[in-house]
Amino acid sequence: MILMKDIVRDGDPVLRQVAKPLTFPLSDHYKQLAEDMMEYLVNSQDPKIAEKHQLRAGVGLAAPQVGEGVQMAALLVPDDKGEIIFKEVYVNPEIVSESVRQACLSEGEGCLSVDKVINGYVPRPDKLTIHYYTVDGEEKTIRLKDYPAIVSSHEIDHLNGHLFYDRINKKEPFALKEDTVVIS
Ligand SMILES: O=CN(O)CCNC(=O)c1cccc(Cl)c1Cl
Ligand code: NI
Repeated sequence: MILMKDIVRDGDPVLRQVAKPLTFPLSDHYKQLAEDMMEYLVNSQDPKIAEKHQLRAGVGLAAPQVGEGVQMAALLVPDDKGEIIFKEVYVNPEIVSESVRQACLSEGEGCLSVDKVINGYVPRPDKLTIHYYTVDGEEKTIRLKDYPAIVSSHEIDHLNGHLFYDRINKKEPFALKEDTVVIS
């Protein structure tokens, strides 16, 4: 199982590289990696398991965060009642279109690879169209909005060498364009 000791922290070059696309069929190594990443998210959202193994909670995890510079990310997004509203592993995801309108989380963002708390709004597209492959090589194109779109953007950023604080306005961390959707 993936533990916090396996999470690569800011400063490691792998977090600032463009991750390599995967080819199909996926090797057993990358099929196992997908399972392990999703298992981390499930474990980290279970209070007992998270406490036992001192896991920081995550709603997404990108392969570079465990030192694997490949285009793969797992997402496990719950609603405010803890019901899972989005569960997927993206392989070679691409944002094919995005809304001009921006959205951000009212609480800001955190990242397992960034040990410090960095306050500020993280403006992201409110709506995204994502083209990706499943672990089994099935091609998909989906449209997302709100929280699942925010998390998808955070993870796809990881695959392109970006971290959430890159998007925070340095001068005015809580400044927003006036039509930005603030998600609580
Ligand atoms: O890349 C994934 N992580 O670093 C896992 C820890 N962070 C989160 O789960 C998280 C927290 C807040 C907002 C977003 Cl969008 C995300 Cl993704
Ligand atoms: Ni992150």
